[in-house]
Amino acid sequence: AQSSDAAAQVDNLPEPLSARFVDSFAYKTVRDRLPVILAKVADSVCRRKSEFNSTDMDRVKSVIIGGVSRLRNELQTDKPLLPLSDSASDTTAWNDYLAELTETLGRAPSWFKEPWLYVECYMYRRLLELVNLADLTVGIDLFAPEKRQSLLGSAALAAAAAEAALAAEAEAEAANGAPQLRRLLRLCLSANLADLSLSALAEAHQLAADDANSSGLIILLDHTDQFVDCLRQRGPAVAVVHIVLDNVGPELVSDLCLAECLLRGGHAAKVRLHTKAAPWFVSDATELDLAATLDWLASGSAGQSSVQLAESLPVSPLSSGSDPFWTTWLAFADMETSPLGAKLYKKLSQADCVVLKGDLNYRKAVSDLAWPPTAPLAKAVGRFRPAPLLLVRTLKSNVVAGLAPGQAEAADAQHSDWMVAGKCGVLQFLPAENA
Ligand SMILES: O=P(O)(O)OC[C@@]1(O)O[C@H](CO)[C@@H](O)[C@@H]1O
Ligand SMILES: [Mn+2]
Repeated sequence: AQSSDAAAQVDNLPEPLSARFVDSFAYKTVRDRLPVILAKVADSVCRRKSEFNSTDMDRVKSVIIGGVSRLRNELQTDKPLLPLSDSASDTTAWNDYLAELTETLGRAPSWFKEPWLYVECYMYRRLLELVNLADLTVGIDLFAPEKRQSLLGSAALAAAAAEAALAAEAEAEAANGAPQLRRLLRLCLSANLADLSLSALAEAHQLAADDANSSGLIILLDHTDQFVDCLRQRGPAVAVVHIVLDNVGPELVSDLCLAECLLRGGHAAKVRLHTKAAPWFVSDATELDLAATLDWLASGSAGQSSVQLAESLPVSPLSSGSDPFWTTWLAFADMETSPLGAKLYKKLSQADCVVLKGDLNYRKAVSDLAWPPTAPLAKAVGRFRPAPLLLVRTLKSNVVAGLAPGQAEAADAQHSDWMVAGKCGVLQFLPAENA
């Protein structure tokens, strides 16, 4: 698999974002945010004693808590990245890539010098390594308590979003511009602010229980009409939409409401959801989280509309599974040609539109390179064109493409941290390559 870094050198592309740029958000993340996340993980797992028997608890302490603290130390002192020592199905792929990178660089890869995307993914994979090595008698998601809390805080949003979804009945055929779909897309966008890896910094983002307008989010690009048209052109109730999920809590709740709105509104015949194969970037949704969220909605904790919503959204036809590609370090431009991604690329190619949720998916879609903000999105996504794309993302890293001239400057004048603080968002559509 060719790294984005290597691709950049060959094709004369922009540089990958990296902590080696010391005034960048990548640097701040590697220096400050990632160690905080690791400290919180250790602290949180310490408090979960009641979940484990005494043998498991001993292993939690020695393998997981001890390992997290060593990992944090490695990161903070910029020790070389180490090969993985577990024996999971993806261990060899990660280790082969590390070896390849070491050879290309002619030195040990470093937390502070290599592409941020790779380093950050590697850190989350190292946490999974600890869980694998601990080999507990029960499964453990290191971020479960935070995820649960985030779900429990979603009731107000769930009630409003479920109502909007249920009100979408046959709106695709009406000439009213699909108001519920429009509203739900905005909800899904503003709910992306609630990602737990950002709030680990305690730069609390107040999640609006209502919509993007009331959260004060600046929507830089709103291609809702193009998305609606793309589904409409496919013909009423034939379109298949794939949603590549991001975070649990308000975001997953609103994504489920979006799925229901697409189906009930007649915008799509099928919706398929993609989850992560393992806990990732703190708040990313796994298959277990998806089931737990539907259970919680069905329990009535978020009101009657949510119960109705959960009843009409059974998990099995809805879920497209958790392809292991999503939890690799690879950018989406490498999906089709990598042995790790070719199968997933084929699956996505069957969609009439692929909705990519969140900041990490956006970074991977544009290879996490420092594109000028006016670079055409088609150029930035490169070889990732399985189907028309809709990118739904609040900006939480220094990368964006497809803005009109002057837009970046105007946003910068308004908020100097516009690219990283979740103050701006995009609903960005890219038609099929041959359209
Ligand atoms: O993909 P998500 O959940 O919207 O965001 C993930 C995220 O918190 O992780 C990275 C930094 O750690 C950033 O790209 C982004 O802010
Ligand atoms: Mn996420």
